[in-house]
Amino acid sequence: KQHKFWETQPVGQFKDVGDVSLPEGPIEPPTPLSDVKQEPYNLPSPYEWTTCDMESEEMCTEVYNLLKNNYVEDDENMFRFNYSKEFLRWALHPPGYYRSWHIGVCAKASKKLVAFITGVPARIRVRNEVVKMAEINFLCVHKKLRSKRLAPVMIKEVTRRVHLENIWQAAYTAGVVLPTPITTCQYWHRSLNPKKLIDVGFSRLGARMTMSRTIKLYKLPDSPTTPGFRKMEFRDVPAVTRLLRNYMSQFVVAPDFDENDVEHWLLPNDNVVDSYLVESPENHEITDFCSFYTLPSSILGNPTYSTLKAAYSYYNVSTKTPLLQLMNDALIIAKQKDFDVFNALDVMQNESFLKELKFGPGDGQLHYYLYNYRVQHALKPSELGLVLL
Ligand SMILES: CCCCCCCCCCCCCC(=O)CSCCNC(=O)CCNC(=O)[C@H](O)C(C)(C)COP(=O)(O)OP(=O)(O)OC[C@H]1O[C@@H](n2cnc3c(N)ncnc32)[C@H](O)[C@@H]1OP(=O)(O)O
Ligand SMILES: CCOC(=O)c1cnc2ccc(OC)cc2c1SCCC#N
Repeated sequence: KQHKFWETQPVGQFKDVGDVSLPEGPIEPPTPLSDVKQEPYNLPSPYEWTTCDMESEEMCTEVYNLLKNNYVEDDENMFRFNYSKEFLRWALHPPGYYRSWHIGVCAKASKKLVAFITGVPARIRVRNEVVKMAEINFLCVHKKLRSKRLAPVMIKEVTRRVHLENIWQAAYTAGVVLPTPITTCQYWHRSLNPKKLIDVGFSRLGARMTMSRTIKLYKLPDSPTTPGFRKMEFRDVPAVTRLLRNYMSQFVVAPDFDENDVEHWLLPNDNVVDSYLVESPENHEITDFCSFYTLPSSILGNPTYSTLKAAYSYYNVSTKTPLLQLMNDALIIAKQKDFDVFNALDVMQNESFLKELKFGPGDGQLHYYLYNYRVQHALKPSELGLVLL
């Protein structure tokens, strides 16, 4: 397969896979800032760049609608991600964010937003190196402007703006295979509302199974079972940061979260992210943590249902409570909050609970990528400690 754009980029190339003479680490050295292209890349004449201020209700709504109508769909076009406006503001405003990395493309005539790409700064550890990176996400070209090679221009432009901030690496995921994944993960789904998932055609009644038998199969207790299980609060940030940093050190690639990052990414935020912890009733020590984010999807072409309410496993830490029990409590909370499905990737130690908690494997894969950073051998999903939104 010819990758006319990606073959020009400092990423692991397919031809280099297995070449042990190539060292792990940056592929190209940083450029002197004076040599970084000062002006934006050229767009086709009907279009112009715009910087999207997500704090502006009007601009945030434009971005929301572009993604709602043109962002990622599954292979059977059953679902399309429908990130909420509050989710987008959360995802794009972490500590130290750059507004200039929230890049839109507008049609000059209509002023309509027709494309979008974003970056946010993150410190990512790869083995023992903590690297300043940009996490790239929300790449979207309007359906009517596809296959015009707009994406490479947008990628080059966000790269240029990241370089201007003296950052030379990036992390991103995609459902498509590009040069070259550092690992490939599988989605798993745990039905919470099996009747709805069957009605929309995602799930099918098992052989010799009735609907009532299926509902009973996925039934969960009304409340969490672990003593000391409670919602995370601001006062827990230092303890959760310690717990998380310790636990994440076991993975080859993981975010290097400090207290400011934990406060932003993991404090409960209505309809965006939920986080719970276990505070030991004896000595009030915080021993475990679990979290999931809210990402609804539009259900395409279904007369009865318009939206799928999906929870996505985020960061979980188990030191005293078995991970199986901790995640079962997360499922119970998600069901209480009326989610239809709880999704998880087979990253970190997730494989240890997926089958036992009645997750089923999805047919979609998620490939993880680093830009301008070579990883010697592809990782196993269980070596990956990074969840991108
Ligand atoms: C140091 C800082 C560095 C920062 C930058 C790091 C890198 C960040 C990279 C971005 C990370 C984003 C992560 C992210 O957002 C999460 S993955 C979600 C991507 N978005 C969607 O799937 C939404 C629906 N699809 C679309 O909007 C379009 O199909 C898109 C815009 C995807 C492509 O628009 P199009 O009209 O369909 O296609 P052309 O314009 O004609 O361009 C074709 C070229 O684009 C390559 N392509 C296709 N899909 C891609 C994808 N998902 N990543 C990267 N490259 C992708 C493709 O291989 C080909 O190149 P090749 O000829 O070499 O094969
Ligand atoms: C019911 C299980 O499937 C999903 O939750 C779902 C929802 N919306 C999507 C939108 C775009 C999409 O494009 C790949 C997939 C989905 C999926 S399956 C993969 C995500 C997970 N877990």
